[in-house]
Amino acid sequence: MIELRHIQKVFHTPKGDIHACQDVNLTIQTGEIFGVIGYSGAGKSTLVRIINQLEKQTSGEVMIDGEDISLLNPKDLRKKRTKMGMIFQHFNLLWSRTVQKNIELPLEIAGVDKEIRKKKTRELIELVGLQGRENAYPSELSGGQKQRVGIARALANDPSLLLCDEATSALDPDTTEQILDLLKDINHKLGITIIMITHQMEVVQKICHRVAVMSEGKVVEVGRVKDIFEHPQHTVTKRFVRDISSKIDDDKQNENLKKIYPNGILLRLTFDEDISRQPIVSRVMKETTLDISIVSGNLTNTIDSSFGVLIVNVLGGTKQDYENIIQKFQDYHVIVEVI
Ligand SMILES: Nc1ncnc2c1ncn2[C@@H]1O[C@H](COP(=O)(O)OP(=O)(O)OP(=O)(O)O)[C@@H](O)[C@H]1O
Repeated sequence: MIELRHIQKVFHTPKGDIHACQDVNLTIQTGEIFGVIGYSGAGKSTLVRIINQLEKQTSGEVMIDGEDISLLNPKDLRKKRTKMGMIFQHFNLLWSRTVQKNIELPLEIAGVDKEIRKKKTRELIELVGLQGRENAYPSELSGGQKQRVGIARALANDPSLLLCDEATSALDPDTTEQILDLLKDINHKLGITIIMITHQMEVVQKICHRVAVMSEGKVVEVGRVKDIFEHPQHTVTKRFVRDISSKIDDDKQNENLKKIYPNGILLRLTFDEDISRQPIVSRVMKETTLDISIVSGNLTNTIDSSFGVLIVNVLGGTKQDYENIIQKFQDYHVIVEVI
């Protein structure tokens, strides 16, 4: 069990003090997948670095299984840290080492015997699904594969805790889903406690058991993911929940539209403030022989700007014609998404 008690972290900077963590109290149970969500600058990374003591708190206690690890001497702390794996947004792999050698690195540092290292690396490669890629270099891998190497390397010393700092933020939605499935699997198979630092509510929704919401260095809300989704209390939490709900609505809406308009292509056109008042659609219509029909539209006004989204169905063309239409809209600086 991890207990953070009254954690304060103040960075003294020439521009003044920054209170990155303010009286943070959290209890994370063994075997739990625990999310920490917050917008940029909320203090999430600082908190995770305090958990593994890469950053020392200004005050407060970091209790792991009943022991305040901030009181450990450097040697014992290093030993403790080998039981805390960490994965990062940008993977932090060594580019001159192959997949196998990257995964082996923590074992080499720990002085593990060569044969045992090889055996362990083989098991980890299998666990993360990278069989056949052992001798590839990171530059030859996709983002998802790189993160799999990062995960395998983090698991090399059989940690009881895995810290994930924005582990899926650099990945596309499908790859994110695969990596989250892998983490869920690892949590289930190995019983490892996982802490997910993220600004993506989808991540929390998909794999976390409980979540803490951080804002301006404080934990403003903590609870079971289901409860947080159903009854968000704090303004920041409400924003996160609202953002993801509208995204789910969008996905549902897209599926419905594809059923209603099975022919041609459906485009979501996003206009920003500067172009939303220009007759772009009629200009594009004049430049093409294809049929363009407006399916739905919405112009949203904010306090000092406006932006618009228009969904159109384009019919009667070849793949190349559709690509040309997309290009025409893009030439007018419209953001085009094929639904
Ligand atoms: N080493 C440092 N020196 C000075 N200020 C720092 C340092 N590290 C973090 N901060 C400040 O502490 C606050 C919290 O930063 P932190 O990186 O923990 O937030 P975050 O929620 O992880 O956001 P992000 O996702 O953008 O990194 C920010 O105002 C940041 O500028």
